[in-house]
Amino acid sequence: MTELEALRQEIDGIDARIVALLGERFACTDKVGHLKSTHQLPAVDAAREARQMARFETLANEHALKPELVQRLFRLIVDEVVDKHKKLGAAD
Ligand SMILES: O=C(O)C(=O)C[C@]1(C(=O)O)C=C[C@@H](O)C=C1
Repeated sequence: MTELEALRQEIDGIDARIVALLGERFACTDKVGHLKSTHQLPAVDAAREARQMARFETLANEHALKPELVQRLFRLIVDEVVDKHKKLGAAD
């Protein structure tokens, strides 16, 4: 196996783990969506999101990543979560 092939195999393994973790995260946020729907809570919690975004900046810096990249990725994920919460019946 060439070095390139070996690295691509490593990347494929990492990607599979990222997707599995994303599935785990959505399973967890779906439970939050059901709770929000049951208790008529708003889909969005802006204060929680602000704390998360600050934490992503710290985590990104710890892993030598650009904070804006990590925050953009999570913005995409959290926006999808909010859409799902609303479909489950959480308040606007
Ligand atoms: O913690 C919540 O209240 C959630 O609904 C989860 C979550 C997230 O995906 O982390 C999604 C939407 C909220 O605005 C904040 C956070």
